[in-house]
Amino acid sequence: MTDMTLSAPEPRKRRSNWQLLMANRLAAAGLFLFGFIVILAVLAPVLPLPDPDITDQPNRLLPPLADGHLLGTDHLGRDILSRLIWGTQVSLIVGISATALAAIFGSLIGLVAGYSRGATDSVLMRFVDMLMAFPYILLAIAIVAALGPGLLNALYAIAIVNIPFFARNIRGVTVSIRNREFVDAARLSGKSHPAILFTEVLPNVLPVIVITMSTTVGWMILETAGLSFLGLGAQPPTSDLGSMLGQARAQLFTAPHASIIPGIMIFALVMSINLLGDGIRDVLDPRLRSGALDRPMPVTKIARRTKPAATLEDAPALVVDQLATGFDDGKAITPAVRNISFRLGKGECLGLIGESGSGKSVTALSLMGLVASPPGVITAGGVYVGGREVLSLREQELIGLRGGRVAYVFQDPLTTLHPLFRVGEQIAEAILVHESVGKSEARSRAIELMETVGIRDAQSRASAYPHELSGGQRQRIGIAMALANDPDIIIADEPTTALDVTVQARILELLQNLRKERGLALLLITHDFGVVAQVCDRVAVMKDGEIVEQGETTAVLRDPQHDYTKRLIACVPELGEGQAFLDRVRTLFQEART
Ligand SMILES: Nc1ncnc2c1ncn2[C@@H]1O[C@H](COP(=O)(O)OP(=O)(O)OP(=O)(O)O)[C@@H](O)[C@H]1O
Repeated sequence: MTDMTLSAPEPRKRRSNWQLLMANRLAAAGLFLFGFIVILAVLAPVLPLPDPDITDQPNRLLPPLADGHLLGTDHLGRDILSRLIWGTQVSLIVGISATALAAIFGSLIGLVAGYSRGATDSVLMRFVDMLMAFPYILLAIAIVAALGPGLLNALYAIAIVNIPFFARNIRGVTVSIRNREFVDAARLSGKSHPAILFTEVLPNVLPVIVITMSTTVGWMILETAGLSFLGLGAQPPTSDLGSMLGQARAQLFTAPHASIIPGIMIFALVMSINLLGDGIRDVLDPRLRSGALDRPMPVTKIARRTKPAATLEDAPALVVDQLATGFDDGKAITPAVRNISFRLGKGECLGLIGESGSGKSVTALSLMGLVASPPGVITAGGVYVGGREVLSLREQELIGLRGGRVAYVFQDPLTTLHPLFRVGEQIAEAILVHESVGKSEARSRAIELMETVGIRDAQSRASAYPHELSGGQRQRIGIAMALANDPDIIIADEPTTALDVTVQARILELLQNLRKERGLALLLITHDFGVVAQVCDRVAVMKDGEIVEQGETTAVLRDPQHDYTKRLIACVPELGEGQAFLDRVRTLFQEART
């Protein structure tokens, strides 16, 4: 585990996109190389270069460093350096123009198809599929053959064969955006379809277009060079890098420099653009920037400025001390929860309550280093299980505690249970991860656990797949898995939110009974004070990432100190209250606003 206690950093300063790009060494190298090549190409008219088209037969195929010809001459005695710089200019103009054309038409097709769906989508996409069904270089050759050889026609051909790439990408993004609430809201406000497409959808799709362009322009330069190499692109006297290569291939063995030099330039140009393109994509894509698409670390990254004491004397089952967790978006660590402290004894239930986004789940996941990292970072505090600070443990030790001494029950078991394995197998696997028992013993213990959590006919239900069970049964399976290794602490994150009230009552009762029978310490996360009142001995109220009030449930219910706690309590209706409940909530919220 990476506890960087000693070198714990100051919160990082926000870095601009430019600084992020420069921090990526490969992208920076790509940018400098590409910039250098572009400057050379742009300055071609003012550089002291000989005319690239003037032939000089007596001086043909001079090697590099020959007098007056730094890179030598070609088979017609033309200066290679001059032709290289002018040729690079042509290749860049054609490659970038083809990219722009493909991006404009491909994105337009993608936007219209993704937004309109139905017949328009089918027709446009089948046309795109047809283009994609041909090997692209053959298609490009066929298009140039039909239009006639020439640089402009090569440009059109390359643009056309790349249209499907943009169209498919942009259609996919548009489909995912077209049903979002802000688009619905624009529709309801009476905006026309073109207006929605260009003012609501396009701005959200634009970063994808830019990213796709930056990653494809290198390919297009290469493809243009390919057509020119075959004699279908640039026609004499104009030449681009591909045609220089094509003309020099006859002297590949007698004068290799004539082909190697344009070859190196094509390589440098395409590599620099690809490196830069990858860097731009990383900077623009928020998920890549925060590292969310990286392989997650097995334990949340820990960067605490001070290391807490390794042990606590006479500690209850769970002690959380001044815990703080944030999210690193690649620019800075944004705190999500801070100063979180509570204690939880054996057989006790602590309710962690707060509105959505107040930091309940982040707190719960931080306890066992389960916040996905990147981007999660634990920046301060300690977590003591049985008096031992667990965030300082070695990675394998902490992983061993998960599901062993500390178990989790999550909100929606359908997302946490594996859809392709039978539930009995999944409970047995939870046992086998921590104990070396035989498979049949694990299976019979799994069935016992299913009986413990009140699943009728456990023997046959063990062979069911998760989708064959009801929501309540699935949650019982989740609880059975949590109990598999006889834990000391169960952290239940909104275990009944996805269930109807009757099933919710039964699951809460089950948790209560298990707690009493097994002496479990239960941390129950919820946003419902009714649940807290029913189940918890003590309650901690969270707001904006901090615990604002904590105490015995009855005392907090009787005399809430914090306004926010009062509002939470007021939101619990009592049977028969009717209009009085609504009036009470309204008054409290008006008070809060003033
Ligand atoms: N991957 C993430 N990247 C950045 N911020 C995050 C991430 N996950 C959570 N957060 C932020 O952390 C804060 C706390 O979120 P958390 O999920 O703990 O809330 P919660 O109280 O459990 O809400 P809910 O009841 O809706 O589950 C929120 O502001 C959320 O935006």
